[in-house]
Amino acid sequence: MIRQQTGPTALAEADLAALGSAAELVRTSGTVSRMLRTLAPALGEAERESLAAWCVPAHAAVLVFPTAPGQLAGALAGMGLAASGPPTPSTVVRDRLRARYGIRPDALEVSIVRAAVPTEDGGLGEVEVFSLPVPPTAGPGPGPGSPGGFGADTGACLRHLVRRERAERNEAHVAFRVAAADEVVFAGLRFLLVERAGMRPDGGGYNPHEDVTVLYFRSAAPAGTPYARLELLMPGHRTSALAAHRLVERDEPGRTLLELMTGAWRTQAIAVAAELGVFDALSPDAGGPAAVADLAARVGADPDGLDRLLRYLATLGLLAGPYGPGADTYAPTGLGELLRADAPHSMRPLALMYGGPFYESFGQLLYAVRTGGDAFAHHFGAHHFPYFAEHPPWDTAFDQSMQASSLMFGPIPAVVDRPGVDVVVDVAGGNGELMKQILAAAPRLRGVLLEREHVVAAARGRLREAGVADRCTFRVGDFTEAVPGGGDVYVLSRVLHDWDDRGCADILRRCAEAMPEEAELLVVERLLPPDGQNSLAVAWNLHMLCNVGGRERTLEHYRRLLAEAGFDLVETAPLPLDGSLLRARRKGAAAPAFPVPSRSELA
Ligand SMILES: C[S@@+](CC[C@H](N)C(=O)[O-])C[C@H]1O[C@@H](n2cnc3c(N)ncnc32)[C@H](O)[C@@H]1O
Repeated sequence: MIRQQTGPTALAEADLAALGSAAELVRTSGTVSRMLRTLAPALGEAERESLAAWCVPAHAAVLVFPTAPGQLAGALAGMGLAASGPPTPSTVVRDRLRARYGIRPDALEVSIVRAAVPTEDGGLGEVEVFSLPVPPTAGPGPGPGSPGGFGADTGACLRHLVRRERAERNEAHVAFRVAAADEVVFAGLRFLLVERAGMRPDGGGYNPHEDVTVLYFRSAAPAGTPYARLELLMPGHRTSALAAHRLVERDEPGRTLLELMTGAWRTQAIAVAAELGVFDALSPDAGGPAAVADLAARVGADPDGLDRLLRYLATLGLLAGPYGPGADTYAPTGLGELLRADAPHSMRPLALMYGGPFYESFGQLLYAVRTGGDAFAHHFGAHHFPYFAEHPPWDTAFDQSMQASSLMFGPIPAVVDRPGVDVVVDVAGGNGELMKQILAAAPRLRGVLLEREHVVAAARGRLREAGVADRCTFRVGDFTEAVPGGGDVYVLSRVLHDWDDRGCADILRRCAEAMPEEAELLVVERLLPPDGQNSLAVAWNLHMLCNVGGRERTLEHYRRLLAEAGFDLVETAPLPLDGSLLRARRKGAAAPAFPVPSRSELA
């Protein structure tokens, strides 16, 4: 255990504690993976392990403020440690302090002392101590918010610096030494720390004395977190890693935050362009790329207002331009064309939903987060299914909007078109898109589609247009009351996420009651990753809370719900757009009624 020295000639207690905890961290934390658990909690287990595979702990560092010579050596000795050499100047920390507090560099004589620390596992770690001597305090300095600029009393500025640095621990860091001299490894490590752990590049440099390139990162943790900085020490002079690191650094956090905070503007700009039919008006049939005035006439908009909207959409990648003789011509990009009403899998109805009723209800997100309640119902006075049913234009837009993400269904027809399958029952089959795709791909199959009355009408129309309606029975009904029997495959596509666990249990129980012993249940959903991995499911989980009263779930959560309703989850396979196909059959059913295709057949 580390013994600390105290007394009037000793380091201040706060500095002793910081030094002691750095030595303790080095002594006990051992592996990079273990250290990352606290330093970068956003990283998943596998990501921590892959970082740890390339790095070893190098040191933990703190900044202390001795008021008399010998205090630091005394503090180290009190902990059973000794400096491994004479102090050397630290220009990096000095320059950072100067930039942070505007104090003259000659008043910031920061030096570095290193001391070896025996580790629990029999190895040897190191603490790195930055030391900034300050004169003994003579009364209270300025408060924590006051600037310590040039011209101000340097003593007062230093006291301010000490107070803030002790509270914020800006210079405390943990360093990892990269155990490979490989640019691909450096790029991968930087990617994990910046993109996955959410750390911010914070400078770097080459130290010719040690022939080491150092990249600095700051964690997203609040000020005062014990080790908010991380350093990667790479062997040699790594000019391309440094350049890439500095490039990302120029991405100012304030700017990033502004772009994030104004996300609602994007939603509205896209919805307004969709509403005006901007992308349709730029299609070849409508005259193709156009100058602003011409386009304003085509869509019935104010030229100046439209000009501003188009410029913004161009920065979002939805339009190419402005170009041409008047530098005011725009053309749709591939992304923008997805918003044309006649585009295959058009996302226009979805843009109208997200910029319309769901935009209004997202304004009540605070209510949803505070109470766990459905903000849509709170705002509109009814759950969205009955509300839309009473507001037909929105009901149609909702049904059409489900079509936008029907790319997810691509691999499913091949799964159900198997020997032993004759009848597919799509429970809450929506606008019939999935049933259409299944019946169109397999002329020998028949379908049953269960839906609410007005949705059935839309589905019938869609299947009729595709020439497959004669092989489908349309059933108006409520899946909480009964589900049609006699199917070989039952589908619940994007249904369970609309409901809480109790609602899901009711739906699954009705399916179980209706399904013949050997029938298979297919569930299509987005799975919430069990760790910090990104997926569309993460954002839609919030959408489900706010607008539907349901939730996205992890695979284990679905496995449990299925088990409680008497099903075994037998396989999962990925679908496009972060979707997953879950195949389940009754508990104890001897064998699948028909062959189960392999994952590669589904991918
Ligand atoms: C999110 S949509 C999914 C539609 C379709 N399965 C798909 O993946 O595109 C959910 C569907 O559940 C239907 N629904 C809601 N409550 C229902 C009920 N009680 N009985 C039958 N269908 C219902 C809605 O009409 C809606 O079409």
